[in-house]
Amino acid sequence: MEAEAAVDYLVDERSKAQFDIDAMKIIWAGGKHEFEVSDRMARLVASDPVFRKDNRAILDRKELFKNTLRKAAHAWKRIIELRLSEQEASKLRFFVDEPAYTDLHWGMFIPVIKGQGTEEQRKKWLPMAYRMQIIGCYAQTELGHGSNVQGLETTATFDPELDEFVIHSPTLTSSKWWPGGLGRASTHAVVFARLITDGKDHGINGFIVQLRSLDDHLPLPGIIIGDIGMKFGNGAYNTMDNGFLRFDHVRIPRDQMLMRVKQVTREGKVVQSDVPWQLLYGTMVYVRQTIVADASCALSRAVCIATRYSAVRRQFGSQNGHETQVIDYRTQQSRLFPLLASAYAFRFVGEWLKWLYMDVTQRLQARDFSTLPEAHACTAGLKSLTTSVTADAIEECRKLCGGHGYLCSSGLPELFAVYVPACTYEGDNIVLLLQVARFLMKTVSQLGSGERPVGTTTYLLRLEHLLQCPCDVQGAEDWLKPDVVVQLFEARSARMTVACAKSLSKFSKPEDGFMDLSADLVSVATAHCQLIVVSKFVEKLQQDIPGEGVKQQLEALCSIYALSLLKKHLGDFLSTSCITSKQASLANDVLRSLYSQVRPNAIALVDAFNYTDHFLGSVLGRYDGNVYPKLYEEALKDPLNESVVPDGYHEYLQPVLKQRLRTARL
Ligand SMILES: CCCCCCCC(=O)SCCNC(=O)CCNC(=O)[C@H](O)C(C)(C)COP(=O)(O)OP(=O)(O)OC[C@H]1O[C@@H](n2cnc3c(N)ncnc32)[C@H](O)[C@@H]1OP(=O)(O)O
Ligand SMILES: Cc1cc2nc3c(=O)[nH]c(=O)nc-3n(C[C@H](O)[C@H](O)[C@H](O)COP(=O)(O)OP(=O)(O)OC[C@H]3O[C@@H](n4cnc5c(N)ncnc54)[C@H](O)[C@@H]3O)c2cc1C
Repeated sequence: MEAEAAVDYLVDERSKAQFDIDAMKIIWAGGKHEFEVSDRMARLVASDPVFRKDNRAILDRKELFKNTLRKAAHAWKRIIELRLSEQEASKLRFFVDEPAYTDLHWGMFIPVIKGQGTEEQRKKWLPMAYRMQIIGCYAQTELGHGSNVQGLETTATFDPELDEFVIHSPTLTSSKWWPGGLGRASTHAVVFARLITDGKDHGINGFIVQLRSLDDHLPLPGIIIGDIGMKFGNGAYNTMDNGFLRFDHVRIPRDQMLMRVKQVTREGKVVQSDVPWQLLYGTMVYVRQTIVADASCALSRAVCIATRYSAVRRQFGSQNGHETQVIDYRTQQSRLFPLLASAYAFRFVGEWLKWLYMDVTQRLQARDFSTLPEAHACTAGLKSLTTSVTADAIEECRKLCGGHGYLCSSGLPELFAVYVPACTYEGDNIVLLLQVARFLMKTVSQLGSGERPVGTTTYLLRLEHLLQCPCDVQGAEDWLKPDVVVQLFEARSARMTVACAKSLSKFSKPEDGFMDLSADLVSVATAHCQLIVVSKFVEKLQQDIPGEGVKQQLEALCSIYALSLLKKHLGDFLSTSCITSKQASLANDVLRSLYSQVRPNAIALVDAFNYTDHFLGSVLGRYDGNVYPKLYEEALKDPLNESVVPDGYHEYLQPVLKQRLRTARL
């Protein structure tokens, strides 16, 4: 984005670009306005010393957390002073780039009240939350149950005499465990608990519970609360106060039960409203959609670092009197460019998913609940697919950077440590893929019954055709035809779905079949989700794409995305007879030529992400490519280098060395 040093070691690379990079930046950002906001907020954060983040790995937990509180408070101050819009504020927090209690406050606490509260409850709680007069978190997971939400044990028992609920943790395993922001910062939580009235269990519901005093932040009576301890990696996610929470008969007024889905009357009668009960899971649909958008950010960040460094780094061989840039090795390209293509693919599928979420929200408001199951399947499946790929990709980028990738100053270890829990939180990725498989099995079983598949499953209407259609590839160039590729992914997914449905039908109890075939069901769900990503990329390219050469670059990336998936999952495509081995070999030839096409554009394609050096936080990914002197500078900043002779020398090194001397003399 901006050159910090006078020399730009990547200037030659940039001059090779065959497309309009400014136009690509706008495509990546999702529009001119989005680009302008994002660019302005990134610069604002980068230029503010309070948002410094290069010392996170060496701070102890208490300092780290206090520093996070300081940054969050400073961010809030800037938001107020500059009168930032919601969009600007959220971008500012994004570029601060530090997991904090505010993520849960804005990302889950507010959305759950919006989605599951009544109009009255929204009017009462949201203004306080928007002004941050209260700080909230989302307390669902317990020590004993996370995935199995229906298995939660915390109870909310209605007391008709006092018109209150009594929130209680009856067992050790019912302790809330994991909620972000709970450990130290939150004053309130939406707590998911079993609704009990008149001795009867009515299942799970959300309740707004105050946890700490608004005067001195002390826990309220009956609340036992704290942080669950250090997590993976130094710095990293340890800026977040994931917490534990137990209730000892804590009383809340009846109107603090979120009552959009179920209501409890003054007499203690439970009334189910006419919205589907699954809306209780609605906040998770919302958050999963945002996680897909975040995946493209984390992936593009890692890819940006690995691509720039691969152009700077030279090993072996000779290129105009220099050693070869490692980016010119085919092996490096075949590992890196599919990840670059995935970053763009996830960006576009994320955009589409945001649209789908908005569409389902509008329909729900109009009391049309028909697309909710599809929205659940798409958000669950794409959350799973994109986070798993991104987590693996960050580690691959570390390896692509060789030894230096393992240094904290590469930015990759911390990015990995912060990112990997995305495969678990907001739904374990395997559990979520099983939800997609369940949806697909249901869709196929209903095909003859007049229920028409909708949205992303519409292709199943052409089942007869897809089960026997040959792949239309005669020559290598056919692999560049989007309709050929999309039909191939549809055929693979349809054939795997039908095969699994047939195997399931052999079980007398469907639950037994689901247990026994669960690994196959996960593969089916993955195939379906990959089809969605490929087809949304293709659809994006059918839109008007302004800017010289931009469309051609995106077409090349789209083909790389699809064909590298084909290569990776060749077993699926061959075993379902979707392609022949000759066609597979042609696809491989095409991939090689696509890598050559992308090579001169690689640096410009990562520049289009428009990341500041502050946001990247990586010596290897610096915009100017001035890697080696900066690696030294970073090394010299390490506390171990503060003195020439290390602390501990006199106590522990010298005696050992002297003893060795005596032994040698003996
Ligand atoms: C700000 C960003 C930071 C993020 C920090 C992370 C925060 C968190 O982690 S918060 C905690 C997140 N927790 C989870 O995601 C838990 C994952 N588990 C679940 O979602 C569920 O319990 C689940 C789906 C696995 C099982 O649900 P359960 O009701 O037991 O069973 P199941 O029978 O499969 O589902 C019942 C019905 O609900 C539907 N359903 C399930 N989930 C949803 C949903 N989210 N939306 C709509 N429908 C849904 C199913 O499709 C099924 O429908 P049908 O009966 O018509 O087929
Ligand atoms: C960093 C982080 C932040 C979090 N923040 C929050 C928060 O703010 N609020 C909150 O409420 N929660 C939060 N969580 C909790 C998180 O949502 C849960 O950890 C997550 O939903 C997974 O549930 P679990 O831990 O019970 O995993 P488990 O379900 O115990 O998973 C363990 C293993 O069992 C497998 N498994 C489980 N069920 C099945 C099945 N049916 N079929 C096949 N395999 C299965 C899984 O694939 C996994 O391999 C957070 C977690 C983390 C790591």
